[in-house]
Amino acid sequence: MGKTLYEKIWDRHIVVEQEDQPDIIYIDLHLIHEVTSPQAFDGLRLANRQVRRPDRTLATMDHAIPTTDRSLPFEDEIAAKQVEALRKNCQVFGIELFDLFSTKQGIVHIIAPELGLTQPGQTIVCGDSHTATHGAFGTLAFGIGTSEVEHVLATQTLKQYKSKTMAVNFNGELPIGVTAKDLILALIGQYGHDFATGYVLEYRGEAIRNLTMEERMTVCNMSIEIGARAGLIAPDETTFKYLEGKEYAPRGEEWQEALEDWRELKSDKDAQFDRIVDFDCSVIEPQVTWGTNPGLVASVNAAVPGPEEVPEEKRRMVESALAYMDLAPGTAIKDIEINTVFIGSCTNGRIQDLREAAKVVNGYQVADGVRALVVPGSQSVKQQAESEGLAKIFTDAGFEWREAGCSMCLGMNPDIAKPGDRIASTSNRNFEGRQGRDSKSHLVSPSMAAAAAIEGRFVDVRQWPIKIGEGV
Ligand SMILES: CC(C)[C@H](C(=O)O)[C@@H](O)C(=O)O
Ligand code: SF4
Repeated sequence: MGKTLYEKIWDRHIVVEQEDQPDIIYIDLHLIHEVTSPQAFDGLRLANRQVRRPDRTLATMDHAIPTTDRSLPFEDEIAAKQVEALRKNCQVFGIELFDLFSTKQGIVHIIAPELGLTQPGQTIVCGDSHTATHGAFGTLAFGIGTSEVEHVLATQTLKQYKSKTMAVNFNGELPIGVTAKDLILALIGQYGHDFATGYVLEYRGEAIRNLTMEERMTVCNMSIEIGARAGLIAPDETTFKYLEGKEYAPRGEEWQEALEDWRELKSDKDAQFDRIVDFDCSVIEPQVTWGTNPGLVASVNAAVPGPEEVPEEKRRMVESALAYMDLAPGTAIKDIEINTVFIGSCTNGRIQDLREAAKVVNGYQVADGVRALVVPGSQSVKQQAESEGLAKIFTDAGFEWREAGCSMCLGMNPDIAKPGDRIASTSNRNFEGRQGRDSKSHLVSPSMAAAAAIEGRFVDVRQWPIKIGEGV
């Protein structure tokens, strides 16, 4: 019987296979950041162990750091300690760190792909749930807990049970003006935020093949928001073109060998998935979440549902989401006014995201009373956006333009939303208090967030007075 892509990668990495016990798999790349690593290093020290493969471990700072002037001392003591600990640990254990002033610093899931560190067929782990982002390259990538971080640091392996597999076929073409973010939100909306619990997903179909690498990363990034362990997309010419020439990608003869190998990385025709889901992309409209998990989402042209419109078992969840979000059933999404806009995060903080947002913003002004932030996902995205003139488009319109980091994606650094703020956000989580205590998050695509900044409320970006597809 044929194998799925997941099974192929798994089999290549088995170190020890055992009946009724987790397998031990080899980890090709271990990414670390300041929040989930300090205790793991403490554990190593206590056990008097070294890092097994410092050359396959890479560190950056992203979650707790400010995105404004970094030459100042941090106001937040915990953040200052986390950053100091990471610096010290990397020095002591010989791990490369992209520190605050490095040109390679950025959100962990943005920098590894853009440097060419993320490659097809690898296993990648990080003490961070959005590690699934790297699955866009046909890489088995998933988040691990701090004790597992310690295990990987010490052994470069991980104990894991094999997951079930699910193929998600995105059939048909995405309509013009509808983005990868809308595609994944629509899927979560239809099936619910926990429907893929215990599965590794493989996204397939025409709509996926047509996506750029950056868009594929947006899709895979949100796999965890459906409950999946990981999300994969088989590598193809788009993947290879993206990787060719990247700093850490193979070169010359090694590149040719890698290509030959990577072309094998696809599910066999007769591979068996535990579940198959078919999703029609041609009917998706721009999406806006209205609730407190990413599955509580609607088309921008729809209205917020009432508890009686959803199945019995979801009623309580919808009632409590509406109460927290301070929304009445039947409110048109387009009537929801926002006072904050956040464009960034590992979901939508890449250069293509900023280009798309800038296309909408160009020549307009942020609405009165709206605070709008653009936070590039990495220093390299920041530099590229500045050289293309995107930063100027944003600042001319009244956006704040920041240094790279997780920023307002989560309330763990100074870019925290105020109680009562209502945010159009390009990030991936809208849980209660996620972006700041009592703040209300609406997840959208970068172009939808940009249009909301200008209008002060949600609009269908397809009716925006620019022609989608025109250059900036
Ligand atoms: C802080 C970190 C552990 C966390 C995660 O695991 O995802 C964060 O990145 C998030 O997005 O909530
Ligand atoms: S940008 Fe947000 S989702 Fe991504 S790693 Fe940072 S906090 Fe987590």
